[in-house]
Amino acid sequence: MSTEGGCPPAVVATSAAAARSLRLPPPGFHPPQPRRRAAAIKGAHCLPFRSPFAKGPWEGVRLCSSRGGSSLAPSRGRDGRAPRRLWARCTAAPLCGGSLLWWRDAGAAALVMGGAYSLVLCFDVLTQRDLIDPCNDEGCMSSSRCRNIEEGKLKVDVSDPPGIHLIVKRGGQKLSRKIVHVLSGILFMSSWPIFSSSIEARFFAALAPFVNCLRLTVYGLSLVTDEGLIKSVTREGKPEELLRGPLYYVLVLMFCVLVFWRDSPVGVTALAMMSGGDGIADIMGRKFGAARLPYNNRKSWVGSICMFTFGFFVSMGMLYYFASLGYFDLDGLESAKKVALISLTATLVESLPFTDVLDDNISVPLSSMLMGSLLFG
Ligand SMILES: Nc1ccn([C@@H]2O[C@H](COP(=O)(O)OP(=O)(O)OP(=O)(O)O)[C@@H](O)[C@H]2O)c(=O)n1
Ligand SMILES: C/C(=C\CO)CCC[C@H](C)CCC[C@H](C)CCCC(C)C
Repeated sequence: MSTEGGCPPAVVATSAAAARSLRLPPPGFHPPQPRRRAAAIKGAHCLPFRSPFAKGPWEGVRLCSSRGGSSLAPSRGRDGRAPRRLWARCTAAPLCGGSLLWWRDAGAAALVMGGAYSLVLCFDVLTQRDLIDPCNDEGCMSSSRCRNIEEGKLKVDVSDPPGIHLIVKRGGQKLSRKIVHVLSGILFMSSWPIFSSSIEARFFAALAPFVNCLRLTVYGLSLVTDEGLIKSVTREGKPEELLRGPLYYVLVLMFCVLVFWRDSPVGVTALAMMSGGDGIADIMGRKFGAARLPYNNRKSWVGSICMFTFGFFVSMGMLYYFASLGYFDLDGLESAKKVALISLTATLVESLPFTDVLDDNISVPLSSMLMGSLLFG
């Protein structure tokens, strides 16, 4: 934990003799401090510090000037003054603010990891309770019908979407997978403000994608099995699928959080394109994408239009969210033009027939990051 620039270390008089030699008041002696003096001490030790990484909404309410200093405003008594014990502890111990931040970041990381686990679990339960239907590229069928066919109680007939028997056989759950794809990125970004403004915060935030990365690797290599995870995030119910799209996805989350964090629009737009844009393009394209693109039979006009539109609006929404919390400045129309260009680039890249060579979860964020770095600098 960093304590640079923190409050000066407390000199503790351990005995009356030591106190005398240091010309300090004896232990236990607390001379009354006039308000102006208290304010001067406060000014000397605890000027609000502006770290190059700290752009949070809590800027300027910090007690101590360390990067790892407390970001909590002191709770005030009825007379409007900060309680002396808390204040004394903070000015006396350079580590106290840092450890407060550490606990806050550790709590936030635990909350996000819990959220990630619950999200996947929730979609597993929804699929099992027939609330999300299994789909393939040609359509969807009700989960209960799917299960009856799977259990041999019913047979696939002509009214079922073509090729649905493959889905039934392999337990494909494309819709739940795509909803998890859309929500993970958006909810993950939305959680960033709960982390502190210390420089270590991004590493705590990266814990959730890191843990999920390990989880996907362990289950993808079939070292352990977790049917819920496999059903919620794979296309055909095969464990090795976890090592492709989902693994790339969490690696991109980790990369963006560590490299760009919430201080830069570049990472935010790249994640919005990957989660919002690409995810919704897929859902809508499968449902309404009869008219295919002339140069790629696997992608449709509807899918690409949705990719552009949702990529744009999700990015703008996330940018406004972070700008309104004070992480960066946003100049309305200029930013909208830049985001439109990024969306267009990501949409074009996503529509190219390269999916088999380079997964969309890599090509879309990568092209958005390149374009974003050029435009946002
Ligand atoms: N611009 C787009 C993107 C996707 N789709 C629809 O979404 C499906 C999945 O697209 P894609 O992500 O490229 O396929 P895969 O990578 O094979 O699927 P997944 O993302 O589920 O791994 C396509 O078959 C298509 O029906 C579309 O119509 N238009
Ligand atoms: C199905 C996916 C990609 C395929 O294109 C996405 C897989 C998602 C992961 C298994 C779960 C990722 C969770 C995030 C790291 C954190 C989400 C936090 C939030 C608060 C819910």
